[in-house]
Amino acid sequence: MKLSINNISKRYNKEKYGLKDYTLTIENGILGLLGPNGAGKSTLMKIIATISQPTNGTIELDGHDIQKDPDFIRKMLGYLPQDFGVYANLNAYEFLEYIAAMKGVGGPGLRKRIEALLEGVNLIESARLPIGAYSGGMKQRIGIAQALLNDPKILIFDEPTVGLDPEERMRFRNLIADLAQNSIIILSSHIVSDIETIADEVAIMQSGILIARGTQHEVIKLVEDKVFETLLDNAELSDFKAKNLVVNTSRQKDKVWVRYISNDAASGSKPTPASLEDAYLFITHKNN
Ligand SMILES: Nc1ncnc2c1ncn2[C@@H]1O[C@H](COP(=O)(O)OP(=O)(O)OP(=O)(O)O)[C@@H](O)[C@H]1O
Repeated sequence: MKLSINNISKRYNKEKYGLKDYTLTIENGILGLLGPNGAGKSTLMKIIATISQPTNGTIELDGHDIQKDPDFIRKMLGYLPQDFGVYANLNAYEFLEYIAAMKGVGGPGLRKRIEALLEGVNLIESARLPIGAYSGGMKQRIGIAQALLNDPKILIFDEPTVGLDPEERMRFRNLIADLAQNSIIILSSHIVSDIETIADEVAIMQSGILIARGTQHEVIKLVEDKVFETLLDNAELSDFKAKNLVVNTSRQKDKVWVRYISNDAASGSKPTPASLEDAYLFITHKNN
């Protein structure tokens, strides 16, 4: 499958753009949308999910214009919105049966499918509790389950890992990894570590604009040979920060260890392998 986003803009009001002339082609696999708060990730996801209209541009799924024919994508869509609301009085079975009815999913296999999904998101033991009694992470997981209910070929998860502990994050990764062979999976986050263990490719956006895109390896390459570590006196730190892009520090008695990105290493520094987080900070800083 191929989803082509062609020169999409979303203008919310006179001076506020959610997206500006955004172009991206997405094929099967897991794409991580990374960007700071307000970058336009939710705006893009809502437009792909056809619950918001762009001001300009088109989106095509395998050549079908999804604004002209929204049902074409809706039929194969699973969507977890950022502000996912649940029905507090329903238990997990009742909630998923309700969503299934809304999506037109039914048949004798439905109960089995719901149980398999509840196993998949590790909620089977709490499935008879009202969702109102769930923790934030459990609500997020029931949200993930409802997005998967109709066996979607396009999956859009807006900040799916919010509230998930490392074990649940791994479970989420495993749950979607198999689907990624035959589906387009798009997930967003502003936290690099949430994406880096999950996504095959990343698209970094800022202020409504796509600023980098590629496999994690390709994006990391943008800062290869630019990441260094050094040990400074505490008193030197603020001056050093003013001149360099410092990505991490840690106090060590009277010294401070500093990880930074620069074209030229300060004396006494040693080069260190770059990470996706380094690349993200470098790219978003450069475009600020
Ligand atoms: N309904 C709206 N009316 C006006 N401006 C909006 C509206 N929705 C979003 N925006 C603005 O559009 C920009 C992009 O917002 P969006 O929610 O898409 O970003 P995001 O990357 O998802 O951010 P976050 O990580 O905080 O969820 C922001 O500046 C936001 O304030």
